[in-house]
Amino acid sequence: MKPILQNLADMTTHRDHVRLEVSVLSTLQKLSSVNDVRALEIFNDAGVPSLRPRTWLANGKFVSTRSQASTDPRREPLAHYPALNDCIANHCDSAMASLRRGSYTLWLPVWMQDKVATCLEITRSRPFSAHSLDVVKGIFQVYKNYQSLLEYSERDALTGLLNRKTFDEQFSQLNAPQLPGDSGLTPLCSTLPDEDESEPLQQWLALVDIDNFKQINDRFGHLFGDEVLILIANLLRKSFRSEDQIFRFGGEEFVVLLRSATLPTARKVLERFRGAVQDHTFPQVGHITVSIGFVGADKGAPVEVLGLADQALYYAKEHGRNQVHYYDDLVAQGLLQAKVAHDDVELF
Ligand SMILES: Nc1nc2c(ncn2[C@@H]2O[C@H](COP(=O)(O)OP(=O)(O)OP(=O)(O)O)[C@@H](O)[C@H]2O)c(=O)[nH]1
Repeated sequence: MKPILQNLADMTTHRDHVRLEVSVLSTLQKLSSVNDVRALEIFNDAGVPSLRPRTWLANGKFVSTRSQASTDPRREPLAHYPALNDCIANHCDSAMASLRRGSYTLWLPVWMQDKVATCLEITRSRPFSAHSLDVVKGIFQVYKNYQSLLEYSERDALTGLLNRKTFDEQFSQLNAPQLPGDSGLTPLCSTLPDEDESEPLQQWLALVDIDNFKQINDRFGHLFGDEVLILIANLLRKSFRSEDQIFRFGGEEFVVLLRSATLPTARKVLERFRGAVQDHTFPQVGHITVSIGFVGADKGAPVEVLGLADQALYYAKEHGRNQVHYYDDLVAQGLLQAKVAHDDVELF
């Protein structure tokens, strides 16, 4: 039992979801009769509930992929696994099935409120006894508790969006080399269905700032100001895809990282969000607007990319607000200088 306790202790040293996942899988894999362990990602593939392996064992080592679920060639409809499919449909804690002779599989979905995005899969050569189930579920509980603590520390308490600390950590990893063992799967299709195939896909960083927010606080009070922030966060969540990431930067500023989008798509979705805010009626407060500046996320170090997006945002603020501006357009039109000393850029 000692190695398992040691593994449990190791599990809680990780501050990163992928490493935590590898750690729980390697703990489970050490249990007797366990042949295979995987972490599955559960997602919607164009309306079809689907799964794909996210972390798995290959030649004695764990492999993890960061590629997008919707382009992963390993993805499968959830319906291929009827026991797991029923379990998720009925919000159950676990499911079991024998998929082959002499092979017994247990699935443990990780529920976060009423949603499941991850599921652990453990396959044994013998049926799961009551004792082995107790041990597996005990380890799983420690993992889940730790996972929710980690999740909590990554979020802003008011809006539930990812916080600034998480942005700093994740954005610096964006162009960093992949984790050891990361297979970096090549996407099956490199464009989304509605995208122009001649345009390259890339990541975009958008800075979103509520216009004249101080006036809202001053006129209606901080509680209404807070309510506006929560409603804007909800509109942000509704407006972008699940693989995009949305952060509250503090105050009335938000960052959206758009994953794998063409420039026309980035313009379209940001403009659509700006319009959604303009059309929304906020209780008591009425109508408000947002200004947005965006830029390619590969334009340099995080502080530089933020600085460029901030210049485009500042331009929108100075020229009437309620606008979306792309940094490169402003430079091409001679409306912004391409090179500004970084010390001169006012960053939040
Ligand atoms: N209610 C509420 N207000 C906040 C919070 N964080 C920051 N603020 C307020 O947000 C306001 C930001 O005001 P400014 O930076 O002057 O910007 P603005 O009024 O939006 O003006 P522009 O950005 O130029 O359109 C300040 O009054 C802050 O007190 C918060 O968590 N809740």
